[in-house]
Amino acid sequence: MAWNAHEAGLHLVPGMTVGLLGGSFDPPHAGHVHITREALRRFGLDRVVWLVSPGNPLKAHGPAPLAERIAAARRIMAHPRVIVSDVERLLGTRHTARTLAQLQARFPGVNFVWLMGADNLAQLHRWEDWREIMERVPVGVLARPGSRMAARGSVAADVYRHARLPDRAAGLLARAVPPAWSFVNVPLVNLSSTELRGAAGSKM
Ligand SMILES: Nc1ncnc2c1ncn2[C@@H]1O[C@H](COP(=O)(O)OP(=O)(O)OP(=O)(O)O)[C@@H](O)[C@H]1O
Ligand SMILES: O=C(O)c1ccc[n+]([C@@H]2O[C@H](COP(=O)([O-])O)[C@@H](O)[C@H]2O)c1
Repeated sequence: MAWNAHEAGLHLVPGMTVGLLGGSFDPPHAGHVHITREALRRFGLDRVVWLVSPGNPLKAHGPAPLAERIAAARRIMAHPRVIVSDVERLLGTRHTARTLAQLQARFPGVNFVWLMGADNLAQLHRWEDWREIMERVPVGVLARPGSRMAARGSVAADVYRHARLPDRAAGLLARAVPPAWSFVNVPLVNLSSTELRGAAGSKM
């Protein structure tokens, strides 16, 4: 499908290190902002792109309309090195492996890193072509309250234990040859979209 990188807000040039934080952002919250700032610093990234998903393929209930989530994301995450993008809508992709394949083909020479909270590492082996994701790009995992043990004991952590960089080498992740991943122990922020949706619902 033809698509326009400019329309997607993706002003990326070869040599850049670019973190991709995929999410439903339903709604976006301070936890997302926090891990984005930590990822920029700890993984030495030039940019982070928030990939606001048209809909998580594993979640039964569709999220709020994409335009609403994008607008809310732009309000909460105003930072010169962060791009909020609906590129998955333009690409027609929901599966991360497919999104990565298309972005890598469109932006040769850009060093992409997939970013996620520890809860997502625990689930990663359920994603479509999850090993392809690990083989395509380095993966940066950020601590999340209550998910440390599940992430440590996950299938992905076990299968790729040989590819884990120590915490102190996290700054090298973006230029590492995949498979490579790093778990960083950032300060914890106990917020989730589920909780915020519940709080909003109970006020009505
Ligand atoms: N408080 C947090 N600490 C660390 N990582 C987080 C936090 N909140 C979200 N993330 C990570 O951000 C990414 C996008 O998260 P998502 O949009 O699903 O928000 P969420 O709060 O996990 O939503 P939900 O409660 O609906 O599952 C995921 O990789 C998730 O692990
Ligand atoms: O590719 C998959 O099979 C897959 C399965 C579950 C989640 N994901 C991606 O993981 C990211 C986090 O999703 P979420 O809903 O937990 O915010 C988002 O980019 C999803 O598209 C991807």
